[in-house]
Amino acid sequence: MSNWDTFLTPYVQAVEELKVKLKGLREQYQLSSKHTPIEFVTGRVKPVTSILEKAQRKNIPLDRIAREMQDIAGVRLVCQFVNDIDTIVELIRSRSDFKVMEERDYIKRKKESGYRSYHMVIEYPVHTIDGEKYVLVEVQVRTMAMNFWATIEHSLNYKYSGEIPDEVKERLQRAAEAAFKLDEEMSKIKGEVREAQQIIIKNREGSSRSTK
Ligand SMILES: Nc1nc2c(ncn2[C@@H]2O[C@H](COP(=O)(O)OP(=O)(O)OP(=O)(O)O)[C@@H](O)[C@H]2O)c(=O)[nH]1
Ligand SMILES: Nc1ncnc2c1ncn2[C@@H]1O[C@H](COP(=O)(O)OP(=O)(O)OP(=O)(O)O)[C@@H](O)[C@H]1O
Repeated sequence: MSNWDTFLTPYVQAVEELKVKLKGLREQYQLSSKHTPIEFVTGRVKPVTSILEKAQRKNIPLDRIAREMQDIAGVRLVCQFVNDIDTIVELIRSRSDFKVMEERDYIKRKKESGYRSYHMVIEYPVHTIDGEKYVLVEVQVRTMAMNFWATIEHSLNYKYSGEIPDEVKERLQRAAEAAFKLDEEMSKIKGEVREAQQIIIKNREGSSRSTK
């Protein structure tokens, strides 16, 4: 096992445990036939190349990355409507199995790129064979529209090694505005959308009963 594997093991465990817990919340909502504020959950441990690149870019000595690089472990919660984000943030704040250390609201104050999401940094206890170990995990909460934009922008950043041409940057900023408007419009008809989803769920339950 390399030193990196050993270092990253608790981060892998934290991401796996959190994914199970957060997906569990989604299932509870679905069973209660309430609107679920969580559409899907993803998680990842930052690739070593990306850790090294970020440590260099932010001037973080490698022996300090555990405290100073907050996104080595990351989970992402994606929802349908902007106000689902508030519900998720409250759910996270109310948990007793980890501690919220920081919150960054890039929805109220979007980033210069056009990026919008709600970020929370939590301290998560992992039980290892050497005892309890606390790791930082970055929790990103965003709508599907915000996620679509961020995914595309992330690919373009990769393609252009962080130097996106001005013309493409401007288009991305306009696309971010369009995504913001889409979220606003969807919020206005969310009552309608939720009713439609309830009808679909009821019909599905009805037809699965009749085929049993
Ligand atoms: N696609 C995209 N993602 C972003 C952008 N800004 C932040 N993020 C995401 O949010 C994470 C952390 O962002 P921040 O809260 O700004 O933290 P940071 O470590 O100070 O900033 P970075 O240097 O962007 O990692 C990043 O690792 C990305 O996953 C952006 O402009 N575009
Ligand atoms: N908190 C998170 N939860 C789930 N996936 C994430 C999270 N943060 C980043 N990712 C995804 O992980 C993959 C690798 O991301 P990576 O950490 O290399 O880039 P990044 O997020 O842009 O980080 P940075 O610019 O801070 O180095 C990307 O697809 C990214 O969208």
